[in-house]
Amino acid sequence: MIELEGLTKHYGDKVAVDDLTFTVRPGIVTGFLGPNGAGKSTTMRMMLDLDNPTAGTVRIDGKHYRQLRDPLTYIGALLEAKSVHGGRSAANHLLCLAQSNGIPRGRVSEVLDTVGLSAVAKKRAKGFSLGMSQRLGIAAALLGDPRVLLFDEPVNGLDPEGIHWIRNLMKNLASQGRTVFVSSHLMSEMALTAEHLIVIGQGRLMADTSMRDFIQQNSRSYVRMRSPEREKLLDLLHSEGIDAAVAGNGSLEVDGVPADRLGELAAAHQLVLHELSPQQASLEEAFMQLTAESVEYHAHDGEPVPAQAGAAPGARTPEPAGARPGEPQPSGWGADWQKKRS
Ligand SMILES: Nc1ncnc2c1ncn2[C@@H]1O[C@H](COP(=O)(O)OP(=O)(O)OP(=O)(O)O)[C@@H](O)[C@H]1O
Repeated sequence: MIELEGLTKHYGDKVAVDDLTFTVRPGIVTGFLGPNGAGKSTTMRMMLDLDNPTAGTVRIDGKHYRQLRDPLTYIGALLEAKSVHGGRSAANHLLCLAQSNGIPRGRVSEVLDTVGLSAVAKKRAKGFSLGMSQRLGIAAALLGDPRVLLFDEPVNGLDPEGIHWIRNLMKNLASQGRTVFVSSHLMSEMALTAEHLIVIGQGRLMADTSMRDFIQQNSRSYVRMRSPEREKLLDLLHSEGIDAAVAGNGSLEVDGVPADRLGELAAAHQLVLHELSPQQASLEEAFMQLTAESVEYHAHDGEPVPAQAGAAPGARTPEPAGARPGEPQPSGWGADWQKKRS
């Protein structure tokens, strides 16, 4: 497992990671979520001893990273897919990693096969597409057959078949009893892959909970009812002490009453229903609800603002409303975004 205790990282005045304490357990996929700049990559880098914590500790299966002999056999990671030495072939890149970690060379062809890169094993990595580089990074993570795996945005650049493949791979690795910790901004994908979630905002822990509880606790679930006899249905619900809200599209939304009971009630009064459907918010909605206050960078909805007619290329865009005089403002489309001052 991975255990964090009071993990903190400052970059000058910036607190990137703020007193994080949590445990990532084996046997399930744990998702790591947070808005841009929340501190996910910094946390993962500290797990791998690529960055020194300002305070706090990380333990991998009870040990500090520096105490691990042949670390790739304990923890494998995909952080930046393009961080490979471009002049080396895929096989050579993996062979160098294997040799420096006491891993038998036969393992190289095994992992290349697992990630589907056997045919390009001798090709230089600098010619690889982003998707191929992701696969090579995943091969490196698997090389030492580690008990703990970290994946930072693993589906970046993968096509639908590749996304499906990595989802199953992560689930299989977890079902073998390994610890799998994965960050992604693709909420729909995370909802299909992770059973447990760690959510951070501005470096602080916001949730450490099961996927199911996270969605339930941070979103509203209700039953949607549509009927050609809406007024009669509304009267019936009110007579039963059930509150129903009329939505913009004319349907009724009922909180806190199971769909079965609503259906039976309508049937007992011979009211026709065209829809009776429980609505559960998505992970994306729950995530946005929880983290709304901790999002650092907001874009405005709507169309991009075109350059002002007659403005010279590179001319400053007008300062956005609320800007402080004299402060540098973002350029280009930057007039349409601003850093939230919370
Ligand atoms: N080397 C660094 N020097 C200074 N500040 C840094 C450094 N690395 C990260 N930061 C800052 O720390 C904060 C956390 O960054 P980090 O990359 O960990 O966030 P993240 O959650 O991974 O973001 P994203 O989802 O956008 O990848 C950000 O404000 C970032 O600007």
